[in-house]
Amino acid sequence: MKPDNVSSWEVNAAEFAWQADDVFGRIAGRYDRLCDLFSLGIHRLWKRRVAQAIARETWGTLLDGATGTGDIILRVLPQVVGQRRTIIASDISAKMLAIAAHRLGGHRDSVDLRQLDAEAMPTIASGSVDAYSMSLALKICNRRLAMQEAWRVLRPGGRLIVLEASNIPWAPLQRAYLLYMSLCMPLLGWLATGGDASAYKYLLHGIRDFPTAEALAQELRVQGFEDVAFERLSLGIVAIHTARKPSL
Ligand SMILES: C[S@@+](CC[C@H](N)C(=O)[O-])C[C@H]1O[C@@H](n2cnc3c(N)ncnc32)[C@H](O)[C@@H]1O
Repeated sequence: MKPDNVSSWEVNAAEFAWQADDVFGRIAGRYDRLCDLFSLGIHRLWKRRVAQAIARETWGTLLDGATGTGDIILRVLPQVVGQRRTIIASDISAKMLAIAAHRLGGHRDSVDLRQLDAEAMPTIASGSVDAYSMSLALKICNRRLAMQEAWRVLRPGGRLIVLEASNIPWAPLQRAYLLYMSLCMPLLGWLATGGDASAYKYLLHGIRDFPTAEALAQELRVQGFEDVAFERLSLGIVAIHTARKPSL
């Protein structure tokens, strides 16, 4: 239920913020398998596309917010072998970060892993980041606060890259997709999380309510970002939004 005193883009946080770490901590060990299950493995292609978008930028410092088990940074690292770059990967969940650290293996020292809430990252200096990526997490953060924080840490001219659930522009297909999600995914999620109802609800939360690709682009423009664009992937099930903080 949406509380009366919050705007639509604060609803997610109002409902779920209190349990964020708990939920992802509980399913951290199964998160990668869940991603494969929920997306039939296609999330790997989406994330490769995010890494390609990052590669198109000229950056010295990259921050991957809500990095989870590190899927984005693991795809970025091969691009920067032997180069002097700073990669910061943050997440609110210590358990997700621990898995990211494990997956990094021999590259562990190449990434600065930090436990941070994407809605307020006091240890990241304002204007210190050239590129900020966030993959499949904006719908479970307070969108307004997370994007404000992305704006703060980005340098003027810095690039925002966001992968998130979106909408299939052809309404009948979108309705069929949502029906599939509401019927099959809770069962799959319940089985995959060992019957942890809050975890699968959390994972599915926001897919239905997240703004359309056009609406999210408009929100970013209203916030002050320029050069806002989006690319729909998998018919529009997800989209990658890119935007630039204006140069001074
Ligand atoms: C669906 S996972 C996405 C992980 C990864 N980016 C990916 O694409 O696979 C969402 C992640 O967001 C993190 N998270 C949730 N709320 C957060 C917040 N307020 N600040 C930072 N991370 C948060 C969770 O701990 C989890 O690791």
